[in-house]
Formats: sequence, structure tokens, C-alpha cells
Amino acid sequence: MTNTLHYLAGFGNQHLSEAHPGALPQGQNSPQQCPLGLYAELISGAAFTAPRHSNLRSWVYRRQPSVVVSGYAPLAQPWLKTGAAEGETVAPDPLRWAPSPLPEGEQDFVAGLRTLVVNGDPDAHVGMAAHLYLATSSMLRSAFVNADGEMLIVPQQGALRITTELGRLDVKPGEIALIPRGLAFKVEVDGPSRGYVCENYGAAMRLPELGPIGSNGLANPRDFLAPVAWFEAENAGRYEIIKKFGGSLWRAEQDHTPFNVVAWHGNLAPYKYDTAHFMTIGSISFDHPDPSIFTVLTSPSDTPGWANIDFVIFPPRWMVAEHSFRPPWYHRNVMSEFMGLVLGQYDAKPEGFKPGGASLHNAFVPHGPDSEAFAKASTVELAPHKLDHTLAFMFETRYRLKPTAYALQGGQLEASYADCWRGLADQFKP
Ligand SMILES: O=C(O)Cc1cc(O)ccc1O
Ligand SMILES: [Fe+2]
Repeated sequence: MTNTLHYLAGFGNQHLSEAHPGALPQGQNSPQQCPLGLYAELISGAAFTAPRHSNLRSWVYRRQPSVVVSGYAPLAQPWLKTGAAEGETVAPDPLRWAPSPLPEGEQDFVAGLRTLVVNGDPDAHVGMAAHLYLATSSMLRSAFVNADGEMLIVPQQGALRITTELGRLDVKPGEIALIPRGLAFKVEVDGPSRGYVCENYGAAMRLPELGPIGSNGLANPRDFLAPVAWFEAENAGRYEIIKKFGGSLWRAEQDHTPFNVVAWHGNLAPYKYDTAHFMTIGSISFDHPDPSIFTVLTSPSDTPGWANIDFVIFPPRWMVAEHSFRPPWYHRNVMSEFMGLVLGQYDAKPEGFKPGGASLHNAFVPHGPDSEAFAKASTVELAPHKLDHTLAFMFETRYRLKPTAYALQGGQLEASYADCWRGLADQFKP
């Protein structure tokens, strides 16, 4: 992973890129014969008739079309779960998981996926799953295609090189990657690597509306980077294609690389984004605003404002609110909240929530700062204060999240999480 990659800037742009000059047809998408003996293939991420603002498709020009592949056979991956049907029934208690240790032996990104929570149904294009990945080895001649959902990858430890059909992305902790549903990709690691994945069965992630914020701010489109076209030099030779399709994994072989796209154009593209570019907005007067001000990307549902998923970050920022309790308030919401921590401390749980850990506060499950955070924030002198060296995030969804059997029995569930609020004694002084 030594060579520096080049990118195309701009979320949702109509990009175009050639890895070999002249590979892109001019003036049309599907000429009788494509330049350089390439095959044209269309990959669509939205119905053909979806409104223009949400239509997604790219044309790829490749050495062989992706239809040249053997038949698929089932592949076991017992820790990868899909949709509400594969979740467990649990009491409405808050749940938290300690960081999962990385395995001693070799385990690649796909084998290392561990589903923690699920909702919805990919066949209905509704809902999501939150997975951890625990990877110690690279996918070499193996590619993954997820027909069930888009993959939002949030590295927590270790840099990843993600090779996709449209080119390569280098992604390190603090950055995120977004891989469109149905696009082949593989993940190479640089050492033991851990992180989170939001698998989105619903509408593709887009930038949130900005309303009164105006035309700039939060995640700016130019900071999303798509890859330039790239094809694998070692074309011939056995390649494994692993497809997630209808909640199961399937495996096929082909005698050439699927990373054989010499040129492409369109607006269906993978992206990387560095969260350091997020223009954070907060209170410069008093009170703690709703966390929706930290939305990076959103997958809308069919009801305006009720997201299938909001991807929200809690990045380094100044806290300046006067005469205010600055951490999150105590709350119970109709939306369900899965949280992770990439680095540092989260202000509502400075000690108990560890980088690589996770928490689930489901619909109407009360939560908020632990006793220690409450005591501190209620009495601290309110000078301007920089919350630094921190990055927490939330996958927030309108559909209740169900933990998997692995999440409940895999060993990282904290038995006494709710004790962190036990110290909130009655202080009523009439
Ligand atoms: O519960 C949490 O920690 C996430 C969160 C943060 C915040 O600032 C306001 C509401 C909220 O759910
Ligand atoms: Fe919350």
C-alpha cells in the first residue's frame, strides 16, 4: 500500500475516468464496438425511472463482462446475519459491548464480519445491519459483492486498501468508505484491522438537506473522493467471487479478475471521506442541540424526515454553551441508536465506552450521561473547552434494532452496563 492513490472529488458528481487513454467511448454509451476491444456494462443503483436527483448508474468498460463467472454455491459464514428475522428478542434494556479482540490466526474482511444488530429486510429495501469487522489478512484473489445493501465502512484500527470495480481507495481510521450495493470490492489490510460496517438495505446514502444552515457546511460534497479507474495487471488466474444475496453468502469462481474495468463514467461510485473535513456546527449561545446537526449521510425512508439510517459523527469540537448542561441530555427517542467509538472518549460516557466498543439504545430505551459524567458536567466551570482527540459515531434508524445471538453470547456484552446510571440519586430539595 505504498503508492499514493489519486481521486475524483465530489459526492454525486458525474465522474469519468480512464486507466488507458481512449478507453471511454465518446458521445455515446454503447457503441457497436467499444474502444480497445472492451465490453460495455451498465451498473444501476436506482430504478431506471427513479427521479433524477436520486438516480444512480455508471457505465463500465471492461475486459470481460461480469456475466463470465461459474455458478454459485452456498458459502457458510455463521456470524453474518441479515434483517430483523435473524435478530433475537430482547428486553428493552440498554446494551453495550466491550471492544472485540482480533483473532490470532488469519481472517479476512468477509470471514471477519460479525453482525451485532439488525432490522428491516433487504428484499423490502428497508433497514440495516451493524457489523464489526475483525481482519488480520488481505483478500488477494477474492472479491465480495453485496447485492443486499450498500456498505458504509468505519475503520477503527488499521488502514485498509479497498479495491473496487471502479478503482482503489485507501481508508484509515478517522476516514470512512461507502461502497454502493452490488459493486465488487476486496479489502487489503496493513496489519490487524478492526472497524464497523453499516449495511444499508434501503435508499442509497446521500448528503442531508441543510435547511437554514444554507448551501455550505456539515459534510461538503467536494470532500468525498471517488477512485480513478484501475484494473488489476494479473488478469488471468483463478478468482473467487463471494456474493451476499438474500441474506446468504454464495461463492463462485472465474478465471480472471473482476477488477478489469479500464474506464468508467457515471454517478454510481464508491467514496471515501475524511471526517476531519466535517464542518461542525453547535450551540454558540446555550443548550445542547439535537444530534442531527452532526449528520454526515442519510438514507431516507418513504416518510420525510424519518431516516432509514442517519450516519452521525461526534468529532472534535469546541464546547462554548453558557449556563448549560453540555453533554447529551437524558432522553428516550422513537429512533434507535447504535453507537461506536473510533478513538478517544465520548463525553456522555468518558470511562465506560471504549474505542472499538459499541452500544445500543433502542426505541424508547432511556439513556444519557453516566453518573460520573452528570456530576462533572453539572458542576464544572463553563469556560470554552475543546473536546479533542475523539471520534464517536451513531447509526440511527427509525426501525427497532435486534441484537444477534453473537452479540448476546459472543462474550463482549457488558453484563452491568445499566449500573453506570445507578448513582443518579434523587436530589430533590424542596
Ligand atoms: O445517546 C447518545 O449519546 C447520542 C446522542 C447525542 C446527543 O448529543 C444527543 C442525543 C443523542 O441521542
Ligand atoms: Fe441517544
